[in-house]
Amino acid sequence: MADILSDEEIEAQLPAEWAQDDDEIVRTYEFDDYLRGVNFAQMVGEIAESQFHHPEIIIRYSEVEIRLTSHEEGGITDDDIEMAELIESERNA
Ligand SMILES: C[C@H](O)[C@H](O)[C@H]1CNC2=NC(N)=NC(=O)C2=N1
Repeated sequence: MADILSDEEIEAQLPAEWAQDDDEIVRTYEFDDYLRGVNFAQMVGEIAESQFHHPEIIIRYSEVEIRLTSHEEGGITDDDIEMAELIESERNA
């Protein structure tokens, strides 16, 4: 079970463009084409399955919002930060 991070630790470790929203970290990615967003969501889902740590994924017409929290711990942990970093790597690949 990962430890819940303090707001200061979250601030220090959050990848650029990500933000804390209460007990979640969030980032919205913009896409020119709806299906590119859908494909990105699929890739995020595959990362989530490989990490066994699952975000909320909201697919809109021209953007995809990713929200991460550690449900079992009841807050933001290193698992969420790690997922954000993996998603960033995938998006920038
Ligand atoms: C039952 C519980 O949801 C599972 O053990 C795993 C799966 N994926 C998960 N994903 C997230 N975001 N938080 C969890 O605590 C978590 N737990």
